Amino acid sequence: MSDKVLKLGIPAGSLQESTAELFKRAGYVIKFSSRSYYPTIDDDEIECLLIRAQEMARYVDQGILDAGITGYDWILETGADVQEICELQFSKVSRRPVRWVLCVPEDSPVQSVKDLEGKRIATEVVGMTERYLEKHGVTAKVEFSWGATEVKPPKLADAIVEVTETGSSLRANNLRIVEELMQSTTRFIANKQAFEDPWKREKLENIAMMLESCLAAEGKVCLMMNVVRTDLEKVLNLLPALQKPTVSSLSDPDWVAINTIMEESVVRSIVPKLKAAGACGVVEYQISKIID
Ligand SMILES: Nc1ncnc2c1ncn2[C@@H]1O[C@H](COP(=O)(O)OP(=O)(O)OP(=O)(O)O)[C@@H](O)[C@H]1O
Ligand SMILES: O=P(O)(O)OC[C@H]1O[C@H](OP(=O)(O)OP(=O)(O)O)[C@H](O)[C@@H]1O
Ligand SMILES: [Mg+2]
Repeated sequence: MSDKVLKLGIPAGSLQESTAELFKRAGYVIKFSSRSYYPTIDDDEIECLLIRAQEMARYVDQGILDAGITGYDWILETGADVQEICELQFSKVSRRPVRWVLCVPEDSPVQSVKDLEGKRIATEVVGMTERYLEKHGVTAKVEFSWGATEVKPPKLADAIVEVTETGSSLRANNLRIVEELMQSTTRFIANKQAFEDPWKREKLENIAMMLESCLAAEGKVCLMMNVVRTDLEKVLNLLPALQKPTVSSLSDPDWVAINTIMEESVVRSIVPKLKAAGACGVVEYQISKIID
């Protein structure tokens, strides 16, 4: 076995499954077994450790892990001094950032943070909440919550600061958003010293490139078509701007092939126009990675 090993933190909890799924598409198979905090990965040079997202940045900062995946929210909240390798735009179920929001019961009279003077606020992010109150000149009691925070108002708290993605937990608990404190996305982070090690840095940058390339390809497809040279300009003008289509010659010198990438959502409106402009043999195919 190689003495070169990268210690990688995989986030337990909300990001666990989506992280493993993204790694799988990037070419790394991570397997979890119940009760074990050491997931396996099909790369002898990587050692995985399952760690709570809240603690990831701290362990990366301390060098117990060389790198890890966690939310920007917890990097800020823990004040950890880590190197961000890249942003990875994925959450538990969607590709949207999560939002940390101040919420009250639907029927609460509270309309803004200013109405919380002297009130009790329950949250997992005490630091972020206290800084927000201070910024708005409000003095309130911020109580740390271990989770299941949505059930606390109105009996155990007047308001909460909680993370939301789809909003279903807030709706299920009859909570109304008053204000948004911040948005957060997932980040790939490294220990600063580990990032200075050439072998680790190259390994980390390669993993980051593969992960990013999978996210970049989402929602996009490749379109291939043939066209007579005289119609080429007309067809190219219909293709989305910012793309640089590949134009290659065919065995028949009067014809060329065009290959281009576009958002899957625009295909249905573009294809009929391409056809009318002379494109034929149009083929759409799925792509799994885009490396710029
Ligand atoms: N739908 C989501 N709900 C909660 N957190 C999410 C979601 N999507 C992404 N995240 C991110 O995941 C991290 C939350 O992970 P955390 O360690 O708090 O675990 P958890 O999923 O809440 O686990 P637990 O079930 O133990 O509370 C945060 O960085 C957060 O921004
Ligand atoms: O807006 P939504 O899509 O509903 O997602 C947000 C919910 O998911 C998380 O709960 P988690 O499962 O971590 O439970 P917890 O409250 O015990 O942390 C988070 O704390 C919210 O409750
Ligand atoms: Mg949670």
